[in-house]
Amino acid sequence: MYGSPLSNAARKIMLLGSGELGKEVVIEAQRLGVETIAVDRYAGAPAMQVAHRSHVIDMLDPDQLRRIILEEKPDLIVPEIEAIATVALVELEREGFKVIPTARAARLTMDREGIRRLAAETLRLPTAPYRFADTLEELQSAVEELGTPCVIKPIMSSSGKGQSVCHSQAEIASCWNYAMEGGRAKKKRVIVEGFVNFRSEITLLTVRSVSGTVFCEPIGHVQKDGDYIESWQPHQMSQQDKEQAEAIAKSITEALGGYGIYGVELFLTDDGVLFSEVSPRPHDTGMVTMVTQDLSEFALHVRAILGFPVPSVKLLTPGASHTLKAAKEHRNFRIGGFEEALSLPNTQVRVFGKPDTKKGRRMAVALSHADDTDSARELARRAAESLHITYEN
Ligand SMILES: Nc1ncnc2c1ncn2[C@@H]1O[C@H](COP(=O)(O)OP(=O)(O)OP(=O)(O)O)[C@@H](O)[C@H]1O
Ligand SMILES: NCC(=O)N[C@@H]1O[C@H](COP(=O)([O-])[O-])[C@@H](O)[C@H]1O
Ligand SMILES: [Mg+2]
Repeated sequence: MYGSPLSNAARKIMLLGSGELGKEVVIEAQRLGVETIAVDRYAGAPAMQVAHRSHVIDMLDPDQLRRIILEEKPDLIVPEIEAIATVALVELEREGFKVIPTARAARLTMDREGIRRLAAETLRLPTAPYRFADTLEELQSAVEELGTPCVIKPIMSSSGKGQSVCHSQAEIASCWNYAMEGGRAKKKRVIVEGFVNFRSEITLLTVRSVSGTVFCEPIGHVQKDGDYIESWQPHQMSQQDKEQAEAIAKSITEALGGYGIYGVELFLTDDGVLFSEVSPRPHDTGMVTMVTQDLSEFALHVRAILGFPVPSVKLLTPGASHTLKAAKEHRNFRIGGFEEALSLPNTQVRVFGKPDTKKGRRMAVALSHADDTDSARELARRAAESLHITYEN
């Protein structure tokens, strides 16, 4: 039971991170009459454009984070990105605030070390072999132990930022420098992972709610330079792989606890399913659910975090998503090609409305559905390729 947004009895959620995923969370929350507050490091972020109000702060600064939360007193604090001062969230949770799914889950998934150690060492889930390194020298010995090729990532980054594949000893220093530039926090630590020759990779969206745990159909995806380019649902996999994937997802989401949607990232290999990482929030590859499911991943997240039932999720049709990325940094740009993209059947476009471009920054996504995933992928690809960004002076 709650009142209207902006009234004394309103139910208020505060998003920490206001990108394209948060924008859809805000829209779904507003459909249920919830008051929404969007926070991010820059003004005009996508979710800010649809929320009731917004704040610009350095979310990695615990004092700024605490100040804004005490000022707004939200009923739910909803992390939307990893890079947040999660120490502040742990304290605020102790003081009675509700963090989604839990402050501990936000803290563990904020850096790759926390979640990897929980998955591989505590829960004994299968993962790629890994090492951590704080200096170039430590990285050299880690690469020697794991062998090449291996993947080097800052422990705090997302969407592939600072991530590279190291093919030989000669590349170690440049991988180290790349990771130092791409990491979001001041920490210098990196994770080195053995390169997994996977057949395919999937995201298994897993919803934890008052109704228990529900799995969405697996989402297959293709990544380039550590960032997603296209995704489709359902991804065809053997019954055995599916059962193993669900067992891994159940184990890691149970260990993290709380309510909400989780994006469990898994590699499908000839030797079984490997855990890669997990987002305790909607997943970028899951944007496809906006055209495939009765409830999108955003609608599911909002229902679950509000404490409402999620008895089931239905896949209505096969579908696919394909991203539009910017080629360079620019402030003055236009996106065009809608007429061509939208002339394709069963196709929609979401433009995020980000105020500026950066090289590789995701600006929009094309979504298509069809009778089978191959046809849906083809439609979404053609739609995304019809869209284009022009840069003006
Ligand atoms: N050990 C590995 N072996 C082979 N490929 C890998 C490995 N680790 C990561 N990758 C590839 O890089 C992609 C991105 O890696 P990862 O998910 O760890 O990065 P990320 O920055 O957290 O990305 P996101 O925020 O988009 O989830 C993976 O989806 C996979 O395609
Ligand atoms: N893989 C995580 C992911 O896709 N996160 C999404 O990207 C936004 C940041 O985009 P930006 O870097 O373009 O500002 C985040 O706010 C979130 O919506
Ligand atoms: Mg990932």
